[in-house]
Amino acid sequence: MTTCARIITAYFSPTNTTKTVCETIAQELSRTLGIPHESRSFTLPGERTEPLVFPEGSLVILGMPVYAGRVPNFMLKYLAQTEGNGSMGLPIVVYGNRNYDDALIELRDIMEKAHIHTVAGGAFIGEHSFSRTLGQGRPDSQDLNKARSFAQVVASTISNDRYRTPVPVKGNVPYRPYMVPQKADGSHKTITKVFPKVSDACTNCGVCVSVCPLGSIAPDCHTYTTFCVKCCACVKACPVGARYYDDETYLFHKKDLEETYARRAEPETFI
Ligand SMILES: Cc1cc2nc3c(=O)[nH]c(=O)nc-3n(C[C@H](O)[C@H](O)[C@H](O)COP(=O)(O)O)c2cc1C
Repeated sequence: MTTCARIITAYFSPTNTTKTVCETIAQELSRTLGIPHESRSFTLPGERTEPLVFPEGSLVILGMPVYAGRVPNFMLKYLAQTEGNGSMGLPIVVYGNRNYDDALIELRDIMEKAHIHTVAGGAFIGEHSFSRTLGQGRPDSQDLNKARSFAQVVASTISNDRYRTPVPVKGNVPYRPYMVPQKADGSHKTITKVFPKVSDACTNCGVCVSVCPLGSIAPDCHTYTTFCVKCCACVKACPVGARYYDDETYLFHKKDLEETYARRAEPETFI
């Protein structure tokens, strides 16, 4: 019978949906297996000064949002330094009701390279970063119940040594290229150089500065020191709704996603 000493959840989660899913899975696993659980965010720059290192005997839940159908590319260098010391692990991706494409298999492979033996994985749904209507309010109670049921099956699979590793998950290898937004005329255009605008409603409270995962917003709340990944943490956290995107390609892409992917996607889990 396999035993784990502790559960460690580590996540990158600018708008907190990945955090909610991972912590729900971890709490249920901790309750079912009767082992302690600790959480570690690596969302903010100050939380990434050291690489992720998990002690031997851990059960690691690694959570990432899906960006452009993949693991966010600006996080790859940091994730590549991870060391799992032969722990077991679950790759968990959270996506905005469109598709997770190759993100789950990519995260699984990152964990395996870090010496984490993946035993189960899942793709869950969170409100889309760009939108307040696409996947609105998700993960909701149905999603979180599915996350708990998944945790119970994982616990029993681990306890009975019935897992396969690396866990087989959905996705293509080689991974498909990052999805590029489409414009109204059907052509594709990247939005890498797009930054949020700030309206006169801004009170310079600094909330946006504190939530930016790139540390990109200067203390004046108006200027930028590096690039913007469009995670929308600042847009969604601004207490007065002062931050917004007005780029034409961004707005068309957002509307297109909201219209095309209005149906309810459901979590998928793999053991
Ligand atoms: C740059 C960017 C690209 C995204 N690409 C996808 C995607 O390909 N498919 C999808 O369904 N959601 C996509 N999303 C939405 C996020 O995956 C989703 O909102 C997720 O719940 C955000 O996680 P967080 O709350 O932990 O930040 C994207 C979000 C951003 C910021």
